[in-house]
Amino acid sequence: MDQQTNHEPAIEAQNLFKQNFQLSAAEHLQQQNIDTQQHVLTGLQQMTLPNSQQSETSSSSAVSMVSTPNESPRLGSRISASHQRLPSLSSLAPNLGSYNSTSQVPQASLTPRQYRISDVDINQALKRHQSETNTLNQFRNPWFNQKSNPRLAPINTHLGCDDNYSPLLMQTPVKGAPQGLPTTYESSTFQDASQIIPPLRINAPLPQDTYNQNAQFGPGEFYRRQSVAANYFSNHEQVPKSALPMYAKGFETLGELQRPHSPAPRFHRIQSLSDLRPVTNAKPKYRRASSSTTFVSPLKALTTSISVTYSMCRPEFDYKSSKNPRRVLTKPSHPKSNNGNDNEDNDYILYVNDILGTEENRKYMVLDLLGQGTFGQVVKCQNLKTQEIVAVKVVKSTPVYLNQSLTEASILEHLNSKIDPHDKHHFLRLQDKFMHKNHLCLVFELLSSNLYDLIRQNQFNGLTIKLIRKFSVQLLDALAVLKDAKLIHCDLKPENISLVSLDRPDLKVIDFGSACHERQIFYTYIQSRFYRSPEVLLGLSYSSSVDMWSFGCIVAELFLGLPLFPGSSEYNQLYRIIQMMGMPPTWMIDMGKNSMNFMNKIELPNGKHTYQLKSMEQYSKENNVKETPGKEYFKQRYLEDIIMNYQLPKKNMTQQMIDKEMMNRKCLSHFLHGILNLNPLERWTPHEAILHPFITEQPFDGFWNPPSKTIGLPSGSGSTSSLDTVRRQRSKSFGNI
Ligand SMILES: Nc1ncnc2c1ncn2[C@@H]1O[C@H](COP(=O)(O)OP(=O)(O)OP(=O)(O)O)[C@@H](O)[C@H]1O
Repeated sequence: MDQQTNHEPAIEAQNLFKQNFQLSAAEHLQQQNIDTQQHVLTGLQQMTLPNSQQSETSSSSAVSMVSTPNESPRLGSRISASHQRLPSLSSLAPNLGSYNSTSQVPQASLTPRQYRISDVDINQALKRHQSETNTLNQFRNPWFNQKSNPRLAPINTHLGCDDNYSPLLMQTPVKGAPQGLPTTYESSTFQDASQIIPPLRINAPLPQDTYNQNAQFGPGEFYRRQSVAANYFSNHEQVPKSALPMYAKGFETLGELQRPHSPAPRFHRIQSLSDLRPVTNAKPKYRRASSSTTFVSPLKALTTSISVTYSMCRPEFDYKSSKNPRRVLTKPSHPKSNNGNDNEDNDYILYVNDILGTEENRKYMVLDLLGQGTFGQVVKCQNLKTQEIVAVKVVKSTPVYLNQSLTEASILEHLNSKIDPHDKHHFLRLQDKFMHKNHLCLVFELLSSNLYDLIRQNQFNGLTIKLIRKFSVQLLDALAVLKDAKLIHCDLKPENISLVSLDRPDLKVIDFGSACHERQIFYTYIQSRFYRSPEVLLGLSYSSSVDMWSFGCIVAELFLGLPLFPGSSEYNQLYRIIQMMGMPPTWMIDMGKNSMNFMNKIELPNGKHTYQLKSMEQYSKENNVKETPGKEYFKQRYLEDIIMNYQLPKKNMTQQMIDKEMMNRKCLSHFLHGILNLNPLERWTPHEAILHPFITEQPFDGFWNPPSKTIGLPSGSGSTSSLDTVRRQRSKSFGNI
């Protein structure tokens, strides 16, 4: 017998399980002493297995889907049957935590029914098996589809995008697109692509390579199984008796477990009024009371109520969450300073369930880490008095970060109370601030994913133009309010723009840690590199127009899924900008403090002068660095060409749809050229940009100028529609490098 010779507990467990379901009815009736508890355990184990292991039991999956109205459709009859003998569960208690290895049982004498496999046996065997076959790492949730995913579905369905195609999943992956490209401040190491496990796309083929090729059900089967389960789950209370599954003659009286092969449920004609009445069990069958005498389902008894179940089985079992090991959230977690509270980076070492704050109304229990930045860590917390869930930024303990974060707090307080008291202009709300063990803690409203997370979830494919428009309107509104208040954010990037929740496309601007007033500019080195404006790179004084530059880069990134100017150094950043957008005006280079680091001055015969970007070799030699051109992510050189040639959002688009898409792209390109103007004095302001046809959705014929500006270009250039020509002229000198 296979099972007798096979010493692998996992396989043996599966065979045992399979065999028991394949026994004849008569045999089943004789086998009353089958330990059904093993089936519960095996069933639960199977549910957590990758498909490769599940396929072994697929023949019995029909059984599992047929359940009595009061049972979970997923666990189905295996669980129901087990509870006919629930008293035997108490015998499980002494075994909990013990390990009965196969070596402890004389192998020769084993038969599938004599061999008792403890839960630990199975777990360990599975772990071993998984690590051997290395399938666990590749495992992707087969139940995932975009519509049912609570994190993504709302964006798809409610973010107000075209119903025909999902905004998040609109593009097929860019060939050779980098996975996990960093967009953070001065980060030079790219993320490990293998760490990104993108969500499955609804219409994408299932990754067959991660599933057992011998499985008896194909990809469609997953969805069929899922929808059956889902429908059943929502309707099961009202299923008329006659609609319950029919069994082959002779098997009607058998228990659920003992039915050899349960056929799929069939529909039945309503024969009497009683068929229409809801069927409810006053005292549900197969359920057991918890210690509080309420009924719990078997599923709950073995999952959320597992500690109650254990204590019922074994009264001396006493679970206390305080005995749980504390999960550390901060890395590195080795204490270095501040009486052992801080690590080497001056970050407070945070643990789950830590309490931040000491005052009665200001106690926050740490739940999870939301993000980590230059200034400190942002953690999800619960206010112990109000139970409200909030985000708390725990700032590093050094005075530099403390002072800068106090500025962040005062700017946010000003914005929240004076500028935007009714919370209409998309700024993060600051609720409270306090000190905890030398760390400033800023309590914010809790937001959801940031835009970088969103792009990453979309496998670095662009979002739809409709969604980009919705985001742009809100950002321009926030930037217009900031400009009127003479405030500069100074660090606008996808990471610093967060969705309020995943069910609607509402945004908030966060992280005012670098923000300043236009009249109090302290720093010349601002903005994250990819989003850094030409005036800051060249070392000119700046104004709120630097935020508009970052905004332009963000909009382009939302469309392309990749940063427009992913510079690997300051030089490379300028190189990329000039290569795509042309040379900055001479006056900017004349005035920039850093200009001569990057440019060569060329005297012209007419007494005037011009500039040329230094070659990589010259710059490397002069600065003792090794500059490289960096990876090119787009085939085309110019922005307009990149946008117009970017992959279409969806396959099989009609010519009419393609024409519309191309018109929208022309409009987007025109919009971006006005915002990504190298000259900050000509760059469109938020008030101007918000009137552009890309935002207003008015018909766009290729020509548009902001009403407040006669023209957003050097005199004589005509209209903004000729931006491309001007840009090409400007970049002539760049071509020589
Ligand atoms: N209110 C919030 N709700 C949810 N998540 C948040 C909130 N505030 C911040 N985060 C998350 O924490 C991350 C870091 O926050 P923040 O940018 O404020 O920190 P920082 O130290 O100033 O970072 P940076 O390095 O960009 O300056 C954000 O990218 C965001 O994902």
